Amino acid sequence: MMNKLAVEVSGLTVRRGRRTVFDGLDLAIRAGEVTGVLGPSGCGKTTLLRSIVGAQAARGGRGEVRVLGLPAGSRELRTRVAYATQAASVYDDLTVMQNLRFFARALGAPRGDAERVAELVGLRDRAGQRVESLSGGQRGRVSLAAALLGAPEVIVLDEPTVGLDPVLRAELWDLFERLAGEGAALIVSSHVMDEALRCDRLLLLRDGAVVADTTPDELLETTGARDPETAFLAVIESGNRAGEATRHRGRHEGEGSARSLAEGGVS
Ligand SMILES: Nc1ncnc2c1ncn2[C@@H]1O[C@H](COP(=O)(O)OP(=O)(O)OP(=O)(O)O)[C@@H](O)[C@H]1O
Repeated sequence: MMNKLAVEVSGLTVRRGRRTVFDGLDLAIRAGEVTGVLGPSGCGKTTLLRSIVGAQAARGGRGEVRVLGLPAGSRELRTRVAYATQAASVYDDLTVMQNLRFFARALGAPRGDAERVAELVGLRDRAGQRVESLSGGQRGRVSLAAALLGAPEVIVLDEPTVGLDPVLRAELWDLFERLAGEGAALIVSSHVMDEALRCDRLLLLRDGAVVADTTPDELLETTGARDPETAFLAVIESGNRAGEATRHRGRHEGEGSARSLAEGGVS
């Protein structure tokens, strides 16, 4: 049986500044899976994650985002949806454990939960260290640990593996898989295309549109590419060709070609 839907986005239109980031975006994300949100810099990954957690003001926006059957940002979702942003949102002048205990109390998480999540992200041996003296990668893991407090059902992580070495990255992906196996919806953005292979489902975004809603196997198979980075470029190339006829009504004038995108890194 298909897992139940954790997130349903329909007709979402979001403006940020003078730019229309999404213009009628539709997508669905299931529970019990790791969904990767991938795409080049500026394609709207963070805006999508913010919309899911209810942090994106719908100024001039339309459409609907429902999370666990409720409107995104609903009060009832506060403890059921977790979000770790790109910038570590923890207190520099507190230790790892003081931070985690603080957030655990604020969330009403059970006793011992701070220790549990510190262990999960491999920071038990740093428990007494002040956050200001941690490396960037360790700091990010404190944020991640805080997001895992209280067993949320939807876990939204914006580039959680940035700045981590390959061993730690692999460990975190193991953790994401485990949490999804326990039934959570993991929504993970990344610009590292290799990480696509660790996801159950992939949403490839470009210019605020989903250019592929697929699985890693399907992506490689349909494009005939050997690695996800090449596959992603192939998807964009075919999108460009399909888009030639409709280009005149495109809303992003002067947008980059697939090549300039590649040079900028599929990041
Ligand atoms: N506060 C803002 N005002 C105006 N435009 C914004 C604002 N924040 C984001 N944008 C624009 O919205 C678009 C989507 O941004 P978003 O942060 O969602 O992209 P992203 O895919 O997460 O990028 P990255 O991988 O670089 O973090 C970008 O073109 C960006 O320039």
